[in-house]
Amino acid sequence: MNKFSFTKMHGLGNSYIYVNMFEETIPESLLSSLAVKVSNVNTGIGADGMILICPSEVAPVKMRIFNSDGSEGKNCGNGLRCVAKYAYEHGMVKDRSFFIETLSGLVKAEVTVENGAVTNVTIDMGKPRLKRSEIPMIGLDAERVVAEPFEVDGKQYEITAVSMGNPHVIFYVDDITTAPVTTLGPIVEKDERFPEGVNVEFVEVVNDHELHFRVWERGSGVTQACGTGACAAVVASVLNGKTARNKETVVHLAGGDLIITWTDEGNVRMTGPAETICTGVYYY
Ligand SMILES: N[C@@H](CCC[C@H](N)C(=O)O)C(=O)O
Repeated sequence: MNKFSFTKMHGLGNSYIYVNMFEETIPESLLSSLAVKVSNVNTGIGADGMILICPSEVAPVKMRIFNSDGSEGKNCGNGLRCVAKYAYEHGMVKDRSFFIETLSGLVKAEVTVENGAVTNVTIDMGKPRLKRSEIPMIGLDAERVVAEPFEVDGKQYEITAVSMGNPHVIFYVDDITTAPVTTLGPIVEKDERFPEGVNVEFVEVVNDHELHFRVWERGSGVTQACGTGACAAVVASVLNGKTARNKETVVHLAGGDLIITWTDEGNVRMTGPAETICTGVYYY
């Protein structure tokens, strides 16, 4: 029987099984099916997916993220904060500020340390990608997808689409408690206008620096939080004139709050917690 050691961590309830690939060897061909297996709450460990902490040629560590359906994502905001915590606490980095490689590029992490443990992490997520082709989305000629009419099953909606290295679509709602997360979410996730699928976010604007947020994640369904999604929601809200640019915005997710700023320089900064749940050995 094969096995690997793991650490289960979460950022605002968005939990993943983290595997240190500096120490473990898992064949590439098994990664997708293992992500499905470990994520299963009945027959596995239970999580929103699996994250690999890998060697990198351009940074101290590289993150790879697999959703609970086995698909590989290119970025994960909550995962980045947990990877930063793991890397710092395991002595993989010495400085409190360091780069992490993702499949969508390099990001910079800054950890806050209390009594030797990382409590909070700020990630400079880089610049949002706003061109339709960068989302990617098929549709109108307009270069950006901002407040664009979008029909689903004969019903008219308005969407804004943002890539944070992975695709997001934002729907504004009047009341977050009745947002159609589990009904509209899975339909839009697989809508053919998004050739790579899409993470679907519902946002209620509280004021110019505060949002309520719920998500249907591509490849994982409802999760307690989505870091890249919260960043996309803040960018979308600035583009729609609902929140202010270069101002800290509090995003209230099901699992807690993130503080996000789309700076005048163009980068998106996200601050929030990262926590370790347990460690163990998984047999397969
Ligand atoms: N939970 C994540 C995003 C994970 C990947 C996403 N489901 C995708 O397929 O793009 C986050 O915190 O950003």
